[in-house]
Amino acid sequence: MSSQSSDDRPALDLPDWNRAGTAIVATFSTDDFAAGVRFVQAIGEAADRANHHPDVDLRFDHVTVRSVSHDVGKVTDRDLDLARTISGLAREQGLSAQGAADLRFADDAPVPPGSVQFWTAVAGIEPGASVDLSTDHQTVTFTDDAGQTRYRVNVPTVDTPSGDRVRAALDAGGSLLDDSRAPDWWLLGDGAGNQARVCDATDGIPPLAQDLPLAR
Ligand SMILES: C[C@H](O)[C@H](O)[C@H]1CNC2=NC(N)=NC(=O)C2=N1
Repeated sequence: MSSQSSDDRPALDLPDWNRAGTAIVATFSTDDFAAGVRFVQAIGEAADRANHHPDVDLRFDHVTVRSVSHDVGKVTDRDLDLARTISGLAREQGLSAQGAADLRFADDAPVPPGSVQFWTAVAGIEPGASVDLSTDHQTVTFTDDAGQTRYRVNVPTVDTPSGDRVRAALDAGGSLLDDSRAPDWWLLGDGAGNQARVCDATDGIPPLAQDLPLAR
C-alpha cells in the first residue's frame, strides 16, 4: 500500500484547527463563562460580516467551533478564512486553543500544529502537555511518495481498548489508512503525512517497521 494518506484533502495549515469528519473544528479554553460569552459574541459578529456561520458550542470552560460550508457539504476557503478570523479573535481575547500542546516526534521535530489534537488523542496525552513522543513510543522514519521524511509512531494500548483509541483519534481529525490487521493493529494518518500505528499490546507488541505490511 501507499505510504501516503488515503485522504486526499490537503493538510490544514491552521494552528488551532483540525479536521473532523467533513468539517474543521477548534476548541478554545476560557477562564469563566463570561469570557466564553464574549468570545461567542465576537464570533457571531465576524460570522455575520462574512455571511458564513459556524456551529458554536458554549460550555462553562471552553468554546468549540465547527465550520463547514453547508451548501456544498465540505470545507471551502470560506471556512478557512473564518477559521483564521476566529483564531485572531481568540488571540485578541487572550484565549488559546486546546490541544495547542508542545508535542514532538523527536527532539528536533515538532508535531505539525494542525495535527496536535490527533496526536494528543491517539497517544492518550493530556491537552496542553509537553511531550517527546519518541521517549514513550517506538518511532521510525519513512519516506513518503514525495520523498519527504515522515514519522511512524507505535502506540501500544493496554488499559484502553485499541478500538476506543482509534475512534478517539479519528474523531480528532485522523484518517484510517489500514485496518486489514484489526484488531491487532490499525494504521492512522495525522493529515500531515505522519502515521500512528495503534496496536493491542495484550500479546506483546508487534514489530514496527519502515516498510508495510508489518508482520505480527
Ligand atoms: C444566503 C446565505 O448566503 C447562505 O445561507 C449562507 C449563510 N451562512 C452559511 N454558513 C455556512 N457555514 N454555510 C453556508 O452554506 C452558509 N450559507
